Amino acid sequence: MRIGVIGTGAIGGTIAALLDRVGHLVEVTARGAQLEAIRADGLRLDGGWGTHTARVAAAETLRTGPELAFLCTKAQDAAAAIRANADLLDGITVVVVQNGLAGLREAQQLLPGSDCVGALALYAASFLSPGRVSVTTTANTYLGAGDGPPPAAAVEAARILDAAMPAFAIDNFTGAQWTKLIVNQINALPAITGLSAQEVIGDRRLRAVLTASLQEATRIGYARGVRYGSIQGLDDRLLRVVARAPRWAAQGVPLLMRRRMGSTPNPGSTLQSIRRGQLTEIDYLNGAVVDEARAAGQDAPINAALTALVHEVERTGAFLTPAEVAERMRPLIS
Ligand SMILES: NC(=O)C1=CN([C@@H]2O[C@H](COP(=O)(O)OP(=O)(O)OC[C@H]3O[C@@H](n4cnc5c(N)ncnc54)[C@H](OP(=O)(O)O)[C@@H]3O)[C@@H](O)[C@H]2O)C=CC1
Ligand SMILES: CC(C)(CO)C(=O)C(=O)O
Repeated sequence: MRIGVIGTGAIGGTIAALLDRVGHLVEVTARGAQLEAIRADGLRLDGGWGTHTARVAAAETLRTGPELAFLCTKAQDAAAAIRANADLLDGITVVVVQNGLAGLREAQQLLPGSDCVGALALYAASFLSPGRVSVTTTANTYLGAGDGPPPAAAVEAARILDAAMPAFAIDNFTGAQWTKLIVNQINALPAITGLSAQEVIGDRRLRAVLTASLQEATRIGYARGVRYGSIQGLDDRLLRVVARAPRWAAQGVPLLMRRRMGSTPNPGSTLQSIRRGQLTEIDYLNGAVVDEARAAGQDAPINAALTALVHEVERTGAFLTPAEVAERMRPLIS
């Protein structure tokens, strides 16, 4: 099958390489040094799903009409990437692989003639250097749309992807997006401190901040009437308990997340942007919680403070120590 992958970073690179490995005709979009490296040496994948070098066609935009496409940019770049490829995306299934709440909705608005479905990647991948991507944790991908059963396009896209990596179509995709937003509470603190997700969770002070922000985000979801989807060992019933639990009990969630991540250091996708000197996706992660809180007539001060700290590091390039983070967050963490 002819498959296009737009945005060949950590996630797009993993998807493109694995779809190539199972025999699809994969075409990717990339830019600058990444484009040069893929053209010269192929797309090189290693880590949890093995090693593979994919010799794929690469250009700044798609050149041939794919039958299926994956959009794998960060949230803030998605609209520009869709517009640049809109002609060739019209009429086909476009799988939007993105964290946050906005990606699928935005793609549906920009591509009214396409079947847009969402995908939640629960595995973790790192962009190592131009042309090189590594899978640090293996896990499922979940596809769907809306709060009912998955549309036929999601079922078919999951079937195709599942031959390359574990993928499933799910009910209540909107609820699962919210559960993933709770999991992505882990992204901010690595971006603020430069530490891996595992190191953040291992630090008692940072784990307290993470637990408090995660509980705040969970409560905002309930204030918005969310029915959380069941992924990563988290579901609506458990999160209802977590939202109101004392912090010492709720910290079981970050500890569970660390166990699932395994021991290969995971910087998270937000710290990876910082390390490359790029703007982060934080307005679509903790920032989305702040927006949802506002829509519910509430505040989310912990998520707002973490969003501001990530923007501070984007501006200054200087990471904070765990002690500095604890001090800055102390007024909000009772
Ligand atoms: N990495 C991970 O472990 C996980 C990531 N995710 C989510 O997956 C999504 C992708 O993340 P990730 O792969 O880490 O991000 P990366 O930053 O590694 O990759 C994004 C890619 O998109 C490219 N891009 C940016 N703007 C455009 C554009 N206008 N047109 C075409 N390509 C563009 C970037 O190129 P350039 O560098 O040239 O700007 C980059 O190669 C995010 O929503 C993230 O939250 C979800 C689960 C795990
Ligand atoms: C869950 C996590 C942290 C896995 O890497 C992720 O989704 C991300 O990096 O954006």
